[in-house]
Amino acid sequence: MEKINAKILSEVIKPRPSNSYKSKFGRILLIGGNKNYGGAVIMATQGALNSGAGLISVATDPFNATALHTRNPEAMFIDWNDQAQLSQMIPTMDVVICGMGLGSDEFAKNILLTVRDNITEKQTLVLDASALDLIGLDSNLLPTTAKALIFTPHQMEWQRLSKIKITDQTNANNVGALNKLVINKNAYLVLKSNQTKIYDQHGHILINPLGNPGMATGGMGDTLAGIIGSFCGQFGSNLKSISAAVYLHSLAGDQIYKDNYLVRPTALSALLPKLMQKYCQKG
Ligand SMILES: NC(=O)C1=CN([C@@H]2O[C@H](COP(=O)(O)OP(=O)(O)OC[C@H]3O[C@@H](n4cnc5c(N)ncnc54)[C@H](OP(=O)(O)O)[C@@H]3O)[C@@H](O)[C@H]2O)[C@@H](O)CC1
Ligand SMILES: Nc1ncnc2c1ncn2[C@@H]1O[C@H](COP(=O)(O)OP(=O)(O)O)[C@@H](O)[C@H]1O
Ligand SMILES: [Mg+2]
Repeated sequence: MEKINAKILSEVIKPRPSNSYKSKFGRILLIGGNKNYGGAVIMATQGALNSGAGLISVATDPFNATALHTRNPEAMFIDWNDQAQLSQMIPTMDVVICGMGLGSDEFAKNILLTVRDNITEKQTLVLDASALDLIGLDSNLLPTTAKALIFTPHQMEWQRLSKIKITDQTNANNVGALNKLVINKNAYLVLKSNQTKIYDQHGHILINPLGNPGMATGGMGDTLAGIIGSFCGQFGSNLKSISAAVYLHSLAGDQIYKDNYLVRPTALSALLPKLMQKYCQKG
């Protein structure tokens, strides 16, 4: 097991060539936010946007459209009731991030089915929050065709999905469960806690030494899901990009925590562009 350090940021975050344009940095689709949990998908959008995603679309309940655009006018809105539009869009994306505030009702299940049935081997899929719980209840909802699959549970979500009790979530058990969940695929597990670990299917494990209790605030994981998707869209869907995203998220959290009792997810997102410029590989 390897401890992540700041070097990973300069290895992963690349300076942008002068002839860059937006679609070079990932077409990202976020799916989530029912009437009660709109904030979850908005915070994930902020994480993705502030960590450099080139083009962002958000499929959510129309109830959230005004709030989404008030906070992030850069993002495009899709009414998630329009399943035909959603089905059409998914295969045109680089990354789909699904689950933040999705909820657990029949409608949420149908959204996940639409994702499962339209994702292709060209998209990276990040699954968070409610999406993980729904798959835990019905494994048929798990998409099998994605280019890469990234699971981002907290410990209880991982318990529900893997059926491994929190006290039994050892490295060996977690790698075993990841391989049982997804066979012969490019799958990753980001198991979030005060010491988040990132696993691949081959038993490589990275541990994040940063982070703080000020980050125990609703929306902190939603923000991370956005950053992970954004990094995959820009820097590739692999263990290193995912781990750099986890590290950057905690680095920003630690910077705020130095002189603040708590870390608001929205404040963390606001710090990301400066930190990325500071650590980006120069020359
Ligand atoms: N602003 C918004 O719209 C927001 C909306 N959100 C949306 O809400 C939905 C539900 O997601 P959720 O994470 O809030 O609830 P759930 O999955 O039931 O987990 C809590 C249970 O797990 C337990 N637990 C044990 N270990 C743990 C650990 N390390 N980290 C965390 N929990 C741990 C914990 O233990 P206990 O409190 O009982 O001690 C409790 O029993 C989902 O769609 C999400 O996206 C949120 O993103 C917040 C902002
Ligand atoms: N005590 C802590 N130390 C370090 N990181 C923490 C701590 N508490 C929470 N975090 C981080 O905050 C995030 C919480 O994720 P999650 O529980 O999914 O939040 P939410 O669903 O409310 O957005 C994870 O990235 C986790 O590592
Ligand atoms: Mg969460």
